[in-house]
Amino acid sequence: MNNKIFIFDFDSTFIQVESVSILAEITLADHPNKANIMKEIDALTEQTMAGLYSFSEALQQRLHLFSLHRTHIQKAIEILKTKITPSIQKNIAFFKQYANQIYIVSGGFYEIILPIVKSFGIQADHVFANHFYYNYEGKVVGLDTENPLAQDQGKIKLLKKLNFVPEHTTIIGDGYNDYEVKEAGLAGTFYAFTENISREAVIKNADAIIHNLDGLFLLSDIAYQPQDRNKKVLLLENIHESVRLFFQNKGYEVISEKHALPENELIKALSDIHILGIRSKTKVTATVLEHAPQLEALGAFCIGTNQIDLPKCQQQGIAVFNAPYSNTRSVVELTLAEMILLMRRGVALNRKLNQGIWDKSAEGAHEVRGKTLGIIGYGNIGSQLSILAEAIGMHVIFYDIEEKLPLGNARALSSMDKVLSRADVVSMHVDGRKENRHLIGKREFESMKHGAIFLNLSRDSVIDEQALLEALQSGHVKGAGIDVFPNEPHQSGSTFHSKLLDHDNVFLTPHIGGSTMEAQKHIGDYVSKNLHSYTSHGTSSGSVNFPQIDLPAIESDHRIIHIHKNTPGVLAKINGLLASFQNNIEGQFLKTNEDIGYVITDINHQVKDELIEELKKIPNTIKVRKLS
Ligand SMILES: NC(=O)c1ccc[n+]([C@@H]2O[C@H](COP(=O)([O-])OP(=O)(O)OC[C@H]3O[C@@H](n4cnc5c(N)ncnc54)[C@H](O)[C@@H]3O)[C@@H](O)[C@H]2O)c1
Ligand SMILES: O=C(O)[C@H](O)COP(=O)(O)O
Repeated sequence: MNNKIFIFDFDSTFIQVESVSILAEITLADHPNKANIMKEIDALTEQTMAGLYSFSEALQQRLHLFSLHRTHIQKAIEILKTKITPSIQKNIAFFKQYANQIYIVSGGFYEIILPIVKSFGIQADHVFANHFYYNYEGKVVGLDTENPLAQDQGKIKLLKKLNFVPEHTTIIGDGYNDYEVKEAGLAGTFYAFTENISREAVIKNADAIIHNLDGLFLLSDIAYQPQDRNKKVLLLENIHESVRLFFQNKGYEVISEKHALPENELIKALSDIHILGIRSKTKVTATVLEHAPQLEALGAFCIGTNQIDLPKCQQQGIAVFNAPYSNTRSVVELTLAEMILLMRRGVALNRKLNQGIWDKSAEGAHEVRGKTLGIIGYGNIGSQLSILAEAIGMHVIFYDIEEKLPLGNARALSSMDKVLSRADVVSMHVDGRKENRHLIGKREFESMKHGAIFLNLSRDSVIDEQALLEALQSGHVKGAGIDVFPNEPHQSGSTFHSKLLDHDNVFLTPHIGGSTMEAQKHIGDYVSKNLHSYTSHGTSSGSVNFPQIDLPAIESDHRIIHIHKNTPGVLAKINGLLASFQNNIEGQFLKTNEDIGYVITDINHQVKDELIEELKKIPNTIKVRKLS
């Protein structure tokens, strides 16, 4: 590898898109003919990249189709930084490790490319691309046409000047002009890079097709170990498909199951897992955690985390993430639907009609408008329900154990009993803390108004089901909507038993308050991003049990994560060790909570395994990881 040269194309290879299209998108934002101009630009790009049209002509023609200013270029850079090709983004460490042997050669624009590739360790003198000319107002008035890259066969002309040894030179790109370098004898190998686009004329001439950067690592003799390649993710309970794709794109190995696993199976499955994704049915007990030696992070792809032994996770240095708001709206919509349906005796009438009985009557049916909704637990769901219930004409009263700002015209009452005794509809939205078990029992049902409607969409055993059954049978509670049960099956399709089955005016749903396509996609995006940021950069924001540190992706440094019991003196010991290994600290972040300390240290050297081993020996250390 020492004498090898790797030449990367930029547009549609290093980044996922063509920068000229992004520039055009920005400048033409309000142009009435935007769609047609964009089509013209894309067609010119396509013809050129397939080797069917003159590169220099196409470049000039595309730039004439929109009017460019320096400020547009800045905007484009910001956008393009978010569009780096996934396998390239994931392997930033490769670019840093081999920065001296990597060149970017592009028919694109130097001012755009350099700020993007710089954070990959690629220096200015390894970037070759076109340069704009500006007028005094910062408007682009042309290109340096003397630059070979503005000309036809530009890459060939440039490579001749660079004079690399062809047998040691590999060119990686998506366009015909990349292949031409090999055809001209200036590179020994051409790999067609198809992660973003695949062109027939290009792939048929390639030495090999590489679908992502892993292909390059497999085909070349490179002593580089992709960072996430060995990391394994286990996703349970039918987590949204986008999560599997997200992790696969980032290079993790992903196993997914549609259902939850019982303890013994979970223990077996976790032996080599680094990230576990669950929903409400998987019980992550202390025993399970003791059998998960590799586990770094746990994602609850839902709101509640009471199915997880959080203190034990902390003791083991496992960061837990959830999605605190992503399904809130879905739960609120179902709650509203249930209360309206129950106020109209919807369950009973629906059952009758299904039996062929037409029972059209207003008897016992009411509007929700003007009625009083009592919310117990005015958190994210309770408060959003409050807003929407008022919007349909209800009066809202609520009780929360914490001081909460009443939204709209809602009124906070000083006790749960006061809410229960005044509400026409009682809706439970408390969290799943242990103390809330059987929060609503016989006494509480009896203190409700005669004929009240009762709803529970909050976790687990908040209600005593037997007491609810009796309250329904006596008619004291007129109707109930229940979405959550103390013993829920682990798998869809399982049989289900409850005291509440088969009751007129009880609307039962299988814990689907948050189960909408919208919510599951939002949850998937949110939690997987946080899990990946934690495992790859150490960022702990969004974690429910770790001190929160929000950091950018690792740039030029080598990063070490140290998790320890929160006792004095650990940081001093870490730094003493780093000094004894001749490592200079380039950045250090420490946050603690009551139980643990979380330190992230960027150092100026490749992290040695011996250093990691020594760090692990510091008293009170829970976990140490190196990130680069
Ligand atoms: N059915 C579903 O599919 C579904 C979906 C999402 C969330 N949930 C559940 O809904 C519940 C609420 O979720 P959230 O996002 O609003 O949570 P949250 O943490 O934002 O709100 C919970 C609120 O309840 C309050 N609270 C706790 N115990 C209380 C008590 N005994 N009396 C009064 N107030 C109390 C807390 O102070 C907090 O304000 C959770 O149990 C969650 O797991 C269910
Ligand atoms: O906490 C939650 O978000 C709910 O209990 C929903 O859980 P689920 O993801 O298993 O539907």
